[in-house]
Amino acid sequence: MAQFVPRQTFPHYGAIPRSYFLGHHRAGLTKMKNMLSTIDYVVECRDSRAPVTSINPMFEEALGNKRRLIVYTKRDLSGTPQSPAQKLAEKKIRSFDRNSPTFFVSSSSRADVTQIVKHLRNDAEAPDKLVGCRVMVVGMPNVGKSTLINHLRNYGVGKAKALKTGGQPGITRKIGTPVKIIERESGSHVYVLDTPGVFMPYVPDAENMLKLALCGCVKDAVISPVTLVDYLLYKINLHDAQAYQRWSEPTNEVMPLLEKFAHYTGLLGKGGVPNIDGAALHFIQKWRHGDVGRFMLDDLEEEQRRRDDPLKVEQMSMTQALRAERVSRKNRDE
Ligand SMILES: Nc1nc2c(ncn2[C@@H]2O[C@H](COP(=O)(O)OP(=O)(O)OP(=O)(O)O)[C@@H](O)[C@H]2O)c(=O)[nH]1
Repeated sequence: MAQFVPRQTFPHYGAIPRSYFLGHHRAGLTKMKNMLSTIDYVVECRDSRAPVTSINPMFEEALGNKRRLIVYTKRDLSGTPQSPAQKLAEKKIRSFDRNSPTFFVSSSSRADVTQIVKHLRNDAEAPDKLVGCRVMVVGMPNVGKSTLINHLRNYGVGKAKALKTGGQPGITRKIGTPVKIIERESGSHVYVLDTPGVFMPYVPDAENMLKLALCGCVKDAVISPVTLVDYLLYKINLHDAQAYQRWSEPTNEVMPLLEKFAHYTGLLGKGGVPNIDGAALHFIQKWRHGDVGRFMLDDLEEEQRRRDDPLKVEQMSMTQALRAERVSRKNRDE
């Protein structure tokens, strides 16, 4: 049998929407900026599966130079936990931002979360503040902010879950009330505030939009699930084309894969016709649960090359991004 050759490029970036900047994202960001003077520390969450793409430049601009730490969430889904490859990738990611303490966290790992509690206990000071130290947790939608806060609270002060979490973006719509995660003898306890996930006004690169949608930062209805699985298949094949062998031999064709997957999983409509959209959504869920390979969507070497090229590192400012979003909305409406 001929050897399987995965696609080296993805051909279908054409009509992918590039924005998902909702009213509560804009309002949330404005509120965060206005509250900044009452905040001592910022925890910025990013997704380990898209460690570069899930950086929201809006936070850089909005939150200025507040003392900050970076948490890469969903570590369990970005590679084989504790494998040499994952350790190497994490080292590389750390090297991208040497100014902020950086943590990689799987919510199910007590050791991962406890490291952050320890760090905050020592680092998050609030000298002379009667209200204690206030830490604001920010990040893209669905990146795992509320889950992290629940675990910080559980491991920090032994209390049960305080915040609602869920598999779709937008569960948290407003800045929450402070949740105590660390008690200090001085009385200056550490409190964290949950914030609504904020997407960026405009994503210049369509591939990045696909990555963010796969990670769940965008509601599943925004981009066709078949396009998402097609892109995911392209990525899976580059990583390990055996990852879906339960349902199909290696393939670059999304439709036959989804048809087989629909038959195996019983996602059939009238007359036994495969429910392709349903199968696509289910396939994406399987990947989000780590059942079709665990790997990063971002290419860290490519990011290193980009960072080494001063012409490419320029980021869109908030104003430029908002303008691009308006133009793209106008073009869509016409
Ligand atoms: N596998 C895995 N899943 C996680 C992890 N952290 C969070 N999740 C899941 O990710 C989903 C989103 O988590 P949330 O904590 O609700 O995310 P959020 O950032 O608060 O979302 P918004 O309300 O949109 O701001 C949930 O289904 C969590 O169970 C993790 O470390 N590993």
